[in-house]
Amino acid sequence: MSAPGKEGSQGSANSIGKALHSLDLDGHQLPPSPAPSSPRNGRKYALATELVFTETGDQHGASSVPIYQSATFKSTTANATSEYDYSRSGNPTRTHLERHVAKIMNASRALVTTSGMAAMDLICRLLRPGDEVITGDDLYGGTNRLLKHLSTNAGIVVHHVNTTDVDTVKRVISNKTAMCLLETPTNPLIKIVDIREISRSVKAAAPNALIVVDNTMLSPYLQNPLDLGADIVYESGTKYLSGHHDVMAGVVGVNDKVLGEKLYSMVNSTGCGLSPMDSFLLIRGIKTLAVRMEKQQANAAHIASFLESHGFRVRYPGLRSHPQYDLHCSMARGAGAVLSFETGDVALSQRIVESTRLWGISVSFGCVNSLISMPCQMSHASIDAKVRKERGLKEDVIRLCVGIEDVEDLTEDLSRALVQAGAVTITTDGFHAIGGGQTVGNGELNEQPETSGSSGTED
Ligand SMILES: Cc1ncc(COP(=O)(O)O)c(C=O)c1O
Ligand SMILES: N[C@@H](CCSC[C@H](N)C(=O)O)C(=O)O
Repeated sequence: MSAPGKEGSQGSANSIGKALHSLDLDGHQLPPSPAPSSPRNGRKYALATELVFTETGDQHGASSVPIYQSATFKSTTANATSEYDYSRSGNPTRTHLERHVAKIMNASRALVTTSGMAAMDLICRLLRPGDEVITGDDLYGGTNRLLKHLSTNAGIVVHHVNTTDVDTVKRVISNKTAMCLLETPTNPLIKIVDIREISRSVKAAAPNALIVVDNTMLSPYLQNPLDLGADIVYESGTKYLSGHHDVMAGVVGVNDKVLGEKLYSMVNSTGCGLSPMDSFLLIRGIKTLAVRMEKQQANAAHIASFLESHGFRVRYPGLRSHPQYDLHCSMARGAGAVLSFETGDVALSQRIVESTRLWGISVSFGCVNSLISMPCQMSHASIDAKVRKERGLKEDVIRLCVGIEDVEDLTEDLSRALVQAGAVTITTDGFHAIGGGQTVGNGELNEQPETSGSSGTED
């Protein structure tokens, strides 16, 4: 996996060919933004630079984007022609964030909303009764809940299928397919979905269908779904983009002008645009995305290897044992910082979770602090237990969301919790997982849920 934005860095200027390639001869088609994407020589900045570089254009030269804490804006004329009139329709702090986010998502337009779910709701408002949605069988619980609501109340048919298998997806495409909603890696089973191949297949059979990707698990620092064939990318800004669990936000990015207008119209109609204060917090969070993600990812890789080497069944796309390691590397620039593992026993998993000290028992991820959770009892509790079982989401799964702490401290805290919970047998050589961790090989990581291949349940 290469470092993000490497193409435009000084290392690539060794040959004339490479240098020419890195010149944005077209004068970059990126949106007008307070944060120019190219230095004066036309070479593109690397993503780590883009994240932190913003020009406020402020009349007083404020280094930080001002918070326009105003609901209304005065006009000098009676025919409302100014850019801003009312903050539901638009606000300068939000606009600055939207232009900045568009740039880092490789989108021509971005919209920012009050939460990740508000972003998904916005996107789903493009659907009409009778439309069909194809989506995964391992999805964030809230995503599942909103889709369930749409299928129960809005006449939308939702097919939950194993999206790691393109042929399975192909089998449910019809002329009613209006949307294909993908997560990769999936939350919490860390399955990888081939965005390129699914986009191609769906577009070939249903040209008007929209490919929508929830990029929350990686952030734009590690993956850009719009470059892989998606029409819409969205994510929970509550996670990596903000990074400190002090703000709720959602972001949506598109490259199609008409689609952008339709989505904006819904932001204005429903009032789900992000507030000025929260926009400011998200701008601030985004500045440190690269350093946070690099550190969190390095820590996660260490923890994943640690658990695997002690006999646990670990799901993390940075491990060579992940069945879709190569596919993940072909789409993303890193494995992120969320992993899950199993113990084979729910009570044992509970004891592990409750024995940690540094790892906070909490939903969510992407925060600078490390978190531990049991998805079936927390983030995915809203999915019916029977449906979870059908989809292969085991009750004992533990999810780790790795933060920026010292990795030795994190490892020591986890080791102590494993020992205290009775999850390992201790020998003179060290310790090894007992129960499910010991008996299940990694070859089974990609095992299919009970409903795999069918059009699945609609819960
Ligand atoms: C993958 C994924 N998508 C979307 C969301 C929704 O984001 P938010 O909580 O900001 O509404 C979450 C978590 O909440 C998530 O884990
Ligand atoms: N009570 C909340 C739980 C939010 S889970 C947040 C996050 N996406 C995660 O995966 O941990 C709800 O019901 O939505």
